[in-house]
Amino acid sequence: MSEKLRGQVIAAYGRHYLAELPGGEILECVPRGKKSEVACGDVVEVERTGTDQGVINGIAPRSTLLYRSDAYKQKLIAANVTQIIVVVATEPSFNDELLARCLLAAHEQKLETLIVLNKCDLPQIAAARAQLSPYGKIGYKVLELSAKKDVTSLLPFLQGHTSVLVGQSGMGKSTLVNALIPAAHAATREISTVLDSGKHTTTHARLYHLNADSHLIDCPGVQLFGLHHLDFAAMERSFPEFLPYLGSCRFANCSHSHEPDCAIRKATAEGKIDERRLKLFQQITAH
Ligand SMILES: Nc1nc2c(ncn2[C@@H]2O[C@H](COP(=O)(O)OP(=O)(O)OP(=O)(O)O)[C@@H](O)[C@H]2O)c(=O)[nH]1
Ligand SMILES: [Zn+2]
Repeated sequence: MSEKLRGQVIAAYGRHYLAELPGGEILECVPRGKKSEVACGDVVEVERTGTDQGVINGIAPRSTLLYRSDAYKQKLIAANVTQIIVVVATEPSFNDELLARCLLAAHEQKLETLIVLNKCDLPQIAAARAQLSPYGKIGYKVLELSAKKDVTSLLPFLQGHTSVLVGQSGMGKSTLVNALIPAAHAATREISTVLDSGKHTTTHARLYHLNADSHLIDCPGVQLFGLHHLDFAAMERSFPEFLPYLGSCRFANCSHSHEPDCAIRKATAEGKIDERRLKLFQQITAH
């Protein structure tokens, strides 16, 4: 008779997953059925089918689910996380629309949010700081660091959280993870052995245990962050600086782009809302 177990998904490689059992044993699993809806961080019911293999029969209810979406499909990023850490860098310059989109997705799932500005050892820091200044003003935590030099300032923010690190490619996310988890390299090797190295080249996400209460999910760099699952009202409410003005526009269905007597545009003209943030809102809600 096959053994029924409960585990946590610590790696997602396409249709393959690694599920960690309470004792630390790792099984390579595939979900039963065609559709793969499992995310890194999921708690799953596993049925052992071999020494180090299993089948995922079910997913426990998730406390949170971070995902992106377009009109056709959803792309799961991480399940059961409590915090999102968006990594941006001084160089190459970062895409602030992508940052705003990550924050919107996080807000919808009520996640704690931290923005990390990496590569602060580089001279381009002034421009990046200026680009991020509106975020600090509206209450986002922004932490400046240099992943190559020292990451200890990040540790207190990680304690007690399951954090997911997201960012564009090239922002230094891998460098950050390797510095945070000296064992990350070793773990990657070990897992590659489990997965019969070479077969699974696309890593979708990995979960690392920092300590008993703190965990970190690293996922590949993103360039696009579709928010098809968020409606206009949800987006408005996720721009925290808009909140005092919502409901004050002349038209109840104001798009805050061209309508007369728009309270959001008025507040922007008065310097109470950052112009670039309004522009981002207009861009994101336009399609
Ligand atoms: N100067 C400086 N360079 C850094 C720092 N952190 C990372 N880098 C460099 O930035 C480049 C990108 O770093 P990665 O860690 O590979 O970036 P990534 O975001 O993981 O990128 P992908 O693997 O493409 O998703 C590398 O050349 C790193 O050496 C830093 O704190 N300072
Ligand atoms: Zn308006």
